[in-house]
Amino acid sequence: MNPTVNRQISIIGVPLDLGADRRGVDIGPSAIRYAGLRERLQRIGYEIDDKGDILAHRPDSWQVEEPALKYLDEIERVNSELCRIVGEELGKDRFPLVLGGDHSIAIGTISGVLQHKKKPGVIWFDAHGDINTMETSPTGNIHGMPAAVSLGIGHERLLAIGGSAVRLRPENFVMIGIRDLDPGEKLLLKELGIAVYTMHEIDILGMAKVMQEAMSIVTKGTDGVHISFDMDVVDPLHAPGVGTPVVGGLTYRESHLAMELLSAANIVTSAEFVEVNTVLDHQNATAKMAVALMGSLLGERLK
Ligand SMILES: NC(=[NH2+])NCCC[C@H](N)C(=O)O
Ligand SMILES: [Mn+2]
Ligand SMILES: [Mn+2]
Repeated sequence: MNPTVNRQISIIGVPLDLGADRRGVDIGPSAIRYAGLRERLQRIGYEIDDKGDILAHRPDSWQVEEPALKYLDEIERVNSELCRIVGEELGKDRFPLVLGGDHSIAIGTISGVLQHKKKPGVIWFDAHGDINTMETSPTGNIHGMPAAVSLGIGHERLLAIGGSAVRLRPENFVMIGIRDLDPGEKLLLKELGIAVYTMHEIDILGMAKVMQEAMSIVTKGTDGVHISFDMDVVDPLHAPGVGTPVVGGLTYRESHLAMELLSAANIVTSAEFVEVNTVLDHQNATAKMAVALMGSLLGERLK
């Protein structure tokens, strides 16, 4: 293990599925723990504090009051709590490792990061852009909006989480593995000038080169790097247990290579792995894949 990497990890489970508006990712944190996360990280040499789960209250019926911004109340509450805990753990100089849950939890994780870091960089691994607003979203599902919120664009109640006026800077934000963008997302990404490495760029440049460029973007003038990893960035062949699978994703080795290069660069200060859907999974394969990726990100070596 790289000796300068923070040896203390705080695991935070967020079994929230309201942002995806379908069941299954609520069991994600359990599935990831069951796949041997703690033992795996201890073997690398980390001291682990598992903070347990931030529980979400399920509505009595899945009847939606605000169809353009589904389950806003509860998603706001859970993310505020997550923000507080991530901020607290970073304040203790620990590494927050957040387990989803749907990707709306990135709103809480990143606003928590922003309690401590003024200029963090973020690498967003995803098949999707998750940069919709309630105006551009085709679904009203908040898990399609967290990147926009983190950059300061979206509903005022989501923007108010963490009470921080500090936002991510688009010039330190990178997306990798993208292959399914809604029309409004394409416009906004262009407008903000965000570096987007779609599968096309990965095919042409290769993952090593993509990571080299991405890492230079997220370290330029920043005081930390957060990894937001949506398991649907990986090809459904290796990660079938996700709610919104898209063919043509990262191979097993491309995903691991990205994590290994991040580990070698020793720049990552927090991470989240989201969208493991156990109902759709095959024998917990996607949770196992998530744990293996966390191992590579946090210092496991092939030799
Ligand atoms: N975190 C995710 N899996 N997001 C999928 C988003 C899909 C679609 N773009 C939407 O806004 O609804
Ligand atoms: Mn996705
Ligand atoms: Mn996502």
